[in-house]
Amino acid sequence: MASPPPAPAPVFPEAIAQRLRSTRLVAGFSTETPEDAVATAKAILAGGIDALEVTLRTADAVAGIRAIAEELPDVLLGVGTILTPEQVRRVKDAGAHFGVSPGLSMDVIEAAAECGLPYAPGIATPSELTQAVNAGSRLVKLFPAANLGGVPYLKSIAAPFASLGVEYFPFGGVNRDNMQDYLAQPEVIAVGGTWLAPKAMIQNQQWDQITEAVKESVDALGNQ
Ligand SMILES: O=C(O)C(=O)C[C@H](O)[C@H](O)COP(=O)(O)O
Repeated sequence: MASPPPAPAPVFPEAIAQRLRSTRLVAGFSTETPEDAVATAKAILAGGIDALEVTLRTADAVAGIRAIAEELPDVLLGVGTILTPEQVRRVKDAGAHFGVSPGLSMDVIEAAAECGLPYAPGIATPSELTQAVNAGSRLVKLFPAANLGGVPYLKSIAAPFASLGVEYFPFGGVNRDNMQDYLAQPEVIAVGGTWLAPKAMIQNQQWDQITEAVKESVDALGNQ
């Protein structure tokens, strides 16, 4: 019997990696309605960040992703909290440009490769990182970055994998005070988090405050 064809290799296109490298900050948020999703995305854009990570933590998340893709086609639309292969297909169909997960799943990596969604799995340990690189990933989400030990942990885990050219997207506990420490590491492509568009501001529809919070971090980075 013929053996099954090999699974397609994961791809994270250089054009998207390059956009992450130049924006450096990715605003993560969860949203309850498509209207709030679009308003949050607009507020973030107005503050000077054009890369998002919309989590799949809420019931209407996919509708929100679809609404952002339709209304703001130029924004770099990332999706987080991808836990299942089915979610990969749904967010790709909704217009996501890339996906990330809190953890590592070969089924999710394969689904992303099959449907052509640029994808970075989540890793927290050297063993998970080994599995990710052996599945072909060269960009991983380090999660939850701060609780794992922050920059010292990132340096320790990255050292043995340096020759493979692995890049990292730290998320979880990153904030305005520590973002520059992560971004100073050459293997960090960008950082992300919810400090840029805090949940309470979204719930209270404080769009101007979100724009201000984003501006503060963008300015702090510019003044480095
Ligand atoms: O659901 C996922 O896939 C996530 O990992 C979500 C976000 O990346 C973290 O919630 C960000 O963490 P904070 O910036 O500390 O709030």
